[in-house]
Parts: sequence; C-alpha cells; structure tokens
Amino acid sequence: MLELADADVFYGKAQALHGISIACAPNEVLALVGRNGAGKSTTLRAMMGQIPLRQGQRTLDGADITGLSLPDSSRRSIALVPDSRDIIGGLSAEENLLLATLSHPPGHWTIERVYSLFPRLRERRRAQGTSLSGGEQQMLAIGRALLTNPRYLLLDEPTEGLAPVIIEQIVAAIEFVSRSGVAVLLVEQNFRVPRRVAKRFCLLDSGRVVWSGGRDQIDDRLEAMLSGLHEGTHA
Ligand SMILES: Nc1ncnc2c1ncn2[C@@H]1O[C@H](COP(=O)(O)OP(=O)(O)OP(=O)(O)O)[C@@H](O)[C@H]1O
Repeated sequence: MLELADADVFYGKAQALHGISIACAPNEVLALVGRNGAGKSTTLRAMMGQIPLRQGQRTLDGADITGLSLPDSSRRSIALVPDSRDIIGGLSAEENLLLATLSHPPGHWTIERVYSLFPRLRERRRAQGTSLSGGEQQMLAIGRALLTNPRYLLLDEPTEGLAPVIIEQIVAAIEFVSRSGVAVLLVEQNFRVPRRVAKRFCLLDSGRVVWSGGRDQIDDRLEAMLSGLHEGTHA
C-alpha cells in the first residue's frame, strides 16, 4: 500500500495540499480527478517524493518513507510519468529506454516487453526524441517508467491532448499493466478515461479530497459533475 496521510504541501508560502489522505492498494487502478489546479499533480509529486511534505506522512507497506528522496523512491518501486513526459530529445527512443535500464536492476520489464506493449515504439526506436509525436512520447515515457519495474505507477494526465486512436492504445496499456500486477495511480482532468479503467476514485478540489468512492457509488448527478470537469464545471 502506498499512502499519504494528512499531507500538507506548500509551494513557497502558497499551500497546495491541505491534509490530503490517499491510499493506493497493490494491484488497483485508483483515479485522482478534479478540475484545473485542484492539486492532482502535486499529490502525485508528493506520492513520488518529488516535493516535501510540510506535515503528514508518506508510507509504503506501512513503512515511513516521508523523507525518502526521489531516486530512492524509484528504487523502492514507485515510478512517476509526469505530464511533461521529460523525454531526452537528443537521444533516440531506444536510447531513452536504455538509460532507464542502466539505473535499475533487471526485472520483469525489458525493452522487448515495452515494444510488445507499444509496437509503435519498436518502429520508431531509432527516431530522435524530438521527432516523436505526442502519443509516441507518452508511450516512451510510460515504457521508461516500466523499465524501473515499479509496483506503483503514477501517471499524470497520460491522455491529455492525444488523438482518440492513441488514447485507446494508452488505455489498453494501462489495463495490461494493471493486469500484470502493477498498481496504477491515474491523474486525469477528463473523467472519460478514469471511468473506464479505475475501480476507485478520489475527487480533489482546492487541495482537499472532497469525495472518494468506488465505481458503483457514482450516481447520475456525480457522473454528470465529473464528466463536466474538463469543461470547467466546478466541483
Ligand atoms: N511549481 C509550482 N509553483 C507554485 N505553485 C504551483 C506549482 N505547481 C502547482 N502550483 C499550484 O498548486 C496548486 C495545485 O496545482 P496542481 O498542478 O497540483 O493541480 P492539478 O489538479 O494537477 O491541475 P492541472 O490539471 O492544471 O495540472 C495550484 O494552485 C497551482 O497553481
């Protein structure tokens, strides 16, 4: 279980998270949804150890990892795919993947397995990072994270700005990765993708969890509200 308990996060003097408590169980797909600026990305960064907690605790399987650095969190089987994707533009797609294998011991995920998950990446393996499309970059960013052999994969808006046909490939990949035993913590502003792949949802607003529940607890009113989030509807 990867957990934040009563977490406060600040950017300078501005408080972004107010006592957030979120727990992601092994093997589950948990979605964090909420409108722009609600604190979704900040929550993922806090889960990853990329930003410090002013208050509260981060735990992994009950052990306190609040102060664990980002590289150590990565070695402890947590991986973050940021919305910026952070592909190294001067390297080929395959070189980007190779880099990830250098910093982690070999495990289930290999470059071959990443290519099986995203055949398009095999075709584009010699292409420079800068020449990859948005969808290819997203596939590469997910593949690179998988090569660290995470038990918890944190995905920040993986389908944002992508064409429907590519979104389908990303959705299929999330489902496959989840079936392979990796827990996925999915951040999306748009409710359509989480609706399909997640079993549990946390709705964030102004740095707080304002609702959480399972798929079967989403009634028509909540469904309409969540579906309207990306159009700017207030939570
Ligand atoms: N690097 C930063 N420096 C200062 N403030 C920040 C920074 N990143 C986020 N914030 C602020 O923290 C709050 C939460 O932002 P966050 O990016 O976590 O929200 P979000 O729900 O992920 O929204 P979005 O969908 O726009 O990414 C917002 O008020 C935002 O302006």
